[in-house]
Amino acid sequence: MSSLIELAGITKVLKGQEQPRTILDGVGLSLDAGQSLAIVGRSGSGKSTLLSVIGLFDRADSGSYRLEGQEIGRIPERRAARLRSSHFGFVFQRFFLLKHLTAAQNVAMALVNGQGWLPRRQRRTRVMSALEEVGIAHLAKSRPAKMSGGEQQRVAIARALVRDPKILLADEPTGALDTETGTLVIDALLAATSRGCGLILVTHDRDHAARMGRIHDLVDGVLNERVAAR
Ligand SMILES: Nc1ncnc2c1ncn2[C@@H]1O[C@H](COP(=O)(O)OP(=O)(O)OP(=O)(O)O)[C@@H](O)[C@H]1O
Repeated sequence: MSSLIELAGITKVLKGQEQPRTILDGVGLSLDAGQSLAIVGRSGSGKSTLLSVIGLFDRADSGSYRLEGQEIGRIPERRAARLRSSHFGFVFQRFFLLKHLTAAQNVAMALVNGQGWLPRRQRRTRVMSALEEVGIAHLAKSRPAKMSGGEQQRVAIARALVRDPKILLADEPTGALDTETGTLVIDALLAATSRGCGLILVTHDRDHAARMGRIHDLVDGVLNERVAAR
């Protein structure tokens, strides 16, 4: 059976500068359902760029990108947009919650945008089960201003999970949080892998990286799996 995600020879060159700069230089990566991996590397090494390529926000200049066995590296933007909403959930350092909406309404927005209007009852069930999955169902009616940073990030994770993505891409999701709160956020992300979701975490936090199944280092555009990560 093919991997969920398989990248080979991915190259990305930044142009528009005096000297073109190779950010990703023949990157290879594979991820199966239910697996987790951390991408680490110094600031500016290209981790977010790689995540953007994987999440189809950006395209590689060369190389192969297969999703469930199908080459998608050069698909048109309309198909990429459909795949983004059907296959991927995104979590960022900033939570991007709408402050005038409750937690439940923020999560429901992902269903409205991605799949049209689901019947109200179905929408409610899915929103509540996503909030439960990240341990904050009791905050369904709260607004972001009344929540801690960790709670807001868990709302953002519930918003990513509510469409039942196959892959979660998390870019420094604990960057704005203290260690203890960050741990709860990583717990919530890892919980999704137990029901088959693949997880890619970009992080500067060694402890959080060590909780992933594998760690990959991005150095000078080259991605290497760290041996004996645990
Ligand atoms: N649109 C862009 N235009 C010009 N340079 C860019 C652009 N996007 C990224 N870069 C440069 O590409 C390099 C890689 O950036 P990227 O954000 O992927 O690194 P990163 O490893 O995620 O960094 P950090 O850990 O600080 O978030 C950086 O030097 C950055 O300045």
